[in-house]
Amino acid sequence: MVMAEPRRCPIRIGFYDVIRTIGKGNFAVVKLARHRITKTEVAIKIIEKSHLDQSNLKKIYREIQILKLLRHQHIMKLYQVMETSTTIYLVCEYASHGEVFDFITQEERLPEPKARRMFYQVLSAIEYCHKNNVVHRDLKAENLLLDGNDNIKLADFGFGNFFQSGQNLNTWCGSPPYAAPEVFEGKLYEGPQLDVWSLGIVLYVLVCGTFPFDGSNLATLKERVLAGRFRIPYWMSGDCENLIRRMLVVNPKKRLTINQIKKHKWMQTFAVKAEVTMTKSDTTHLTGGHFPEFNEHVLKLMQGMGIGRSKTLESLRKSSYDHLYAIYHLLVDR
Ligand SMILES: CC1(C)C(=O)N([C@H]2C=Cc3c(O)cccc32)c2nc(Nc3ccccc3)ncc21
Repeated sequence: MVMAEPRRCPIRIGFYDVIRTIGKGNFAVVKLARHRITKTEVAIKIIEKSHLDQSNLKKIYREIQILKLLRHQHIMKLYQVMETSTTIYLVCEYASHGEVFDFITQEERLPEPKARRMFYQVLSAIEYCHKNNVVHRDLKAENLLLDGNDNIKLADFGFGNFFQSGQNLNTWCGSPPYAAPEVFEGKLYEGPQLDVWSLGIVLYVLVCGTFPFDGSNLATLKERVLAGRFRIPYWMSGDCENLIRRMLVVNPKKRLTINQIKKHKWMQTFAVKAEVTMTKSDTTHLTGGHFPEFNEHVLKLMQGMGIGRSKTLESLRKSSYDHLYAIYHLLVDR
């Protein structure tokens, strides 16, 4: 039997050379890949449509719609969408330091200043979502990723949805240790308070390394969540305890709002403000007082590669998420 030739040409998806698999979900595989022209690393979520029923397919298209709407330094960026009759490819930024969850299990728990920096980044991402009428509904340490500078990248809007204040949602979402009492009770809820409860769980997990509510089975967990009682370790600061207690309130109407959390004493330190980073693409380059719509330097670079300026501008203006759109934004963010 002739030995198979070692694969000479790497597996390619569009202009991307696949490097390795970094994650497997129930209907998606995520691959680390590198753009052949810009050499930038990306994470490509590959979804086989044939494995999905109608409702899950709808969730994927809703996730894409949400990712196209949101542009924030602590929310996972979408660069390109490719679709064939069988498969959808979502080209996203690659968070090279992985899950916060793994980070915490390695460190056991975070000192409060470190937890504050991360929590503030998650908070600014969620505040931005709510301002765009989007609720995440699946906030958990596993969905908080870290880039190469340990900055938060909020991922996985699979349970995300649009909300109108006053209009209620009631789908069961998220994972049990992070789920709010009103979700366990199957009550109608308004989106934002649901994310605030999960933020309270996330803050507790960052500082303690364990869950406030746990249980060997769902019934015990539900009982404890509805009772709203949890232990505070002796070494937690009074301010941190106070903030957590005012987020993990059983009655959603009595829970702190995002704005009140931002103003809470525990959140007020100078270091926190300095920490919220602005990525390059967010700071427009001042040129003679007017703010150019697009980055002139990158447009020139692309022209140098033989990519027509008018074609690029058309793709950017239409937010087409095609190859030209991806090359521009990959170069801007590099
Ligand atoms: C496209 C996107 C957003 C995505 O879907 N995933 C998957 C894949 C693994 C995984 C997870 O373990 C937790 C959440 C999301 C995911 C991504 N993972 C990363 N980095 C990473 C790096 C080392 C370990 C885990 C994640 N960057 C971007 C993404």
